[in-house]
Amino acid sequence: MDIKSGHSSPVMTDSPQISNSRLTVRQSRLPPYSSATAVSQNNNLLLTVPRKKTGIIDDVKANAWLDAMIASSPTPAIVNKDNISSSDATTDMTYREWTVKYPSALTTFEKIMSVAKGKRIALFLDYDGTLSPIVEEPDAAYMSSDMRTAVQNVAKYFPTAIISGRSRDKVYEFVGLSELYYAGSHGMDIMSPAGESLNHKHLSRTVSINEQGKDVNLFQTASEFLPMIDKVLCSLVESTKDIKGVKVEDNRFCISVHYRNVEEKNWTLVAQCVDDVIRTYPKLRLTYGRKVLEIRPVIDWDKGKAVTFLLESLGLNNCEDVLPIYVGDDRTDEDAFKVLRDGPNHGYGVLVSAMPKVSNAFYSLRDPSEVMEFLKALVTWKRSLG
Ligand SMILES: O=P(O)(O)OC[C@H]1O[C@H](O[C@H]2O[C@H](CO)[C@@H](O)[C@H](O)[C@H]2O)[C@H](O)[C@@H](O)[C@@H]1O
Repeated sequence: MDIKSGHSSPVMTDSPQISNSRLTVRQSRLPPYSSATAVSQNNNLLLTVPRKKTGIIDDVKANAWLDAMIASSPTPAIVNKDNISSSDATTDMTYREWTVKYPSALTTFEKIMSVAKGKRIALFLDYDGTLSPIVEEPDAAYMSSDMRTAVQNVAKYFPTAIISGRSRDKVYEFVGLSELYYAGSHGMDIMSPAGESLNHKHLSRTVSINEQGKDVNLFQTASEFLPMIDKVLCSLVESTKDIKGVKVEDNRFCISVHYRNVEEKNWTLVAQCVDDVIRTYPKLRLTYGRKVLEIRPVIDWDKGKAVTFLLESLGLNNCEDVLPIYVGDDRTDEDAFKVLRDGPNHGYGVLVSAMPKVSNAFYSLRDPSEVMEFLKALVTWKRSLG
């Protein structure tokens, strides 16, 4: 995250966008990578990214870089509403002021439902920080069984997709509901539920077998990058192996380099290692989220594109009687919020955040427990319609 005017500013903007290893800090609003730099080269998806000759540390002023890394995950005292500290009153007031612009999807539920009346809701859910709380160890980001039940119930009434930066397999393992649509690797790896065929006029599908031995459709927009990603993964594991606390996560078409458990004094070292590895890969770019650097193919594809793709494939795009709702907490979810705010498929982005942030979302929820309340409220509302 990038703090707009220093650490004291209560309202945060999105993280600086890092394009490949030649990093540029952009202070403008998100999301910079789906901009006019897109060119049609490969599958109409390849992006060109402006190049500079130097690396991360050269391009990004050390302070801005560290500020951004620090701000990418706020301290528990700020985010945990149960952990009251001396600045809580101010924090709380700031949060309440912020919700004037991004009202709670719970307190305004009736209003949202008055728009939804007579429409078909399509639901898109991010995973980390939305369905599961943010935890120190990425492999332990389990969702509660209550949350699983809430997702399962909501999916009985509305087409529901999980859209995650994780690998599709990993997020499926966490969620474990075969009736959902899954989009892993920031939407680059989409799977239909068993027995439901997805069709898209531009993207070809492959048929695969899921864990229950049933046919599922896959749409993978970045398959050609797999050998490269595998190579980079090995190099990153090797180059960061001596930095205590680093975790390199294989997200199939993307790679996450976590620095949550790295001493802050070593964060620039992590950045330098990543830069050193990917500087020779012009077809990869770097973004970052909550104490994580994310390496991904330079293609014009993101969570927003995945939402559009799913709506199109489900025959729900450009329909007056469809209301897409996307719930997410991180900067990569902003692409989806923007699509629903500005695109032809008008809908609502709901930002999950316990602190004020600049967002393309319409509504807010404080944390995963409020997300669960929201999902339950959707079910109750739908059942009340008879
Ligand atoms: O799109 P998402 O489903 O939100 O995935 C984004 C990243 O989430 C995970 O990392 C984040 O959550 C971890 C567990 O709570 C936390 O330890 C980490 O610091 C966060 O960045 C996941 O591990 C990443 O690969 C995803 O890219």
